[in-house]
Amino acid sequence: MKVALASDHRGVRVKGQILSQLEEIGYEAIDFGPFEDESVDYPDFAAKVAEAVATGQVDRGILICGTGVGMCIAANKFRGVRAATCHDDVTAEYSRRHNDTNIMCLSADMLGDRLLGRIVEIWLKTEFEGGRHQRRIEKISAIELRTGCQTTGDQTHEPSC
Ligand SMILES: O=C(CO)[C@H](O)[C@H](O)[C@H](O)COP(=O)(O)O
Repeated sequence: MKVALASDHRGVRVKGQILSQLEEIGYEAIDFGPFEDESVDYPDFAAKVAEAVATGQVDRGILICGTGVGMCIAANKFRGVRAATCHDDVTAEYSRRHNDTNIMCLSADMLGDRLLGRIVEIWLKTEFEGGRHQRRIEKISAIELRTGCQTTGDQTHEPSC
């Protein structure tokens, strides 16, 4: 599995920790930055990972900011992205089983390192259940078509829907 990672300034350390975890498991990880903890704007980095997922460059993405909320809002503007902020085992597991999430957003400020590691592992290993959940995913895709959501967009100023 190929996984893209990015953060804002609050998540740089945690991003490094998750990058090592992914490499230990044997996944291919692509780090979209930032590489220093100087203040940046989370939508710029959410867009890089969301676009990589939306266009099929990677299978999944992980985004880290202070709360995991801003990243999630921005990533979900891209067609085909199903991003969720996960704070615990249950949200990580069910976002995969029921929502087939392809991006997980995490809080660097509120979660401890061990919990973060466990959430990442659960989210990567849990399969989508399909069935009735597939029908609901298709309804989300239909909404994206109606609202004009795109898979690509200007990464600095104009997200695509
Ligand atoms: O996007 C967020 C909130 O949903 C993140 O927590 C950001 O990391 C945060 O807003 C950044 O704030 P800062 O005061 O500029 O560090």
